[in-house]
Amino acid sequence: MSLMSMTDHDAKDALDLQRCSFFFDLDGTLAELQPRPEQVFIPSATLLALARFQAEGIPVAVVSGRQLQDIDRLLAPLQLPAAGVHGAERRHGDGQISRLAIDPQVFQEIQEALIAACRNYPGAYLENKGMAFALHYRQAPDLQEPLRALAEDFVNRHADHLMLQPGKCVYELKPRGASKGEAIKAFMQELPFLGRQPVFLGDDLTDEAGFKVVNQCGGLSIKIGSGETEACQRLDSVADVSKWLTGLLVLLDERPLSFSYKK
Ligand SMILES: O=P(O)(O)OC[C@H]1O[C@H](O[C@H]2O[C@H](CO)[C@@H](O)[C@H](O)[C@H]2O)[C@H](O)[C@@H](O)[C@@H]1O
Repeated sequence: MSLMSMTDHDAKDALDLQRCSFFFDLDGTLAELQPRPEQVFIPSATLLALARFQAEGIPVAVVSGRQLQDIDRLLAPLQLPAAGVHGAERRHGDGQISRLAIDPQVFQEIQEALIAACRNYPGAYLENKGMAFALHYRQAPDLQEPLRALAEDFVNRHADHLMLQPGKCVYELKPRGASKGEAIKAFMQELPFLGRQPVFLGDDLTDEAGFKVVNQCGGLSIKIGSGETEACQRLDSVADVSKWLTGLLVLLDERPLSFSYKK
């Protein structure tokens, strides 16, 4: 782990944009955390930078715990390759979507049981992602321990289908096999990501699997904020991510023009 802090100048000096592909976590990286998931937004400077990357043919993907439809809503009108639900669903570079196979009946039963169990915890917020569930306690910190116990109980009883994914003020029940590391690895085997140096920015425990994969590929892993991490570099905040991206755009603008005017 490196505690080195990186300025936008250092970052752009270190990267050859024409050889990189970029992977971004969403909450806590592209967007500030908010009291509730539906209050989140991505700053316009960040959206503009991502759109510019896409327009320049620099591969960019979002790798999030959110569902693809939610990622698309937050980036609209931009639509990027993306992994949702911690890698359980993925829109590839060619637009095709693949999902981990789940048993809808099992998930329906789990959903009904979770809704019933959450009635005992009025301050908790149950986010239903169809193939995964998030038990949020940001509005009720006292519920951390009871919700951890509840999540562990469900995961233990449905170990063939679910895995526990702790996060920031949340315990998530994600489909077994869902991993941001596996999602990034899969992107790296496909165009337009194939053969490029991966760069991954993330802030939370779910991102650590991605950092490991990116490190193994000789890429650049960047942790946002404090805390133990496998990432090799660090930025302090979501605002710094936005500034870092804007700094990279300067590199694009400095690139020599590849065409000439007719005389
Ligand atoms: O992988 P990410 O893109 O970072 O998504 C992780 C989870 O983010 C959301 O929850 C977190 O952000 C909320 C809004 O800022 C916050 O209120 C909550 O406490 C955080 O845990 C989202 O709701 C989850 O579905 C994502 O898995």
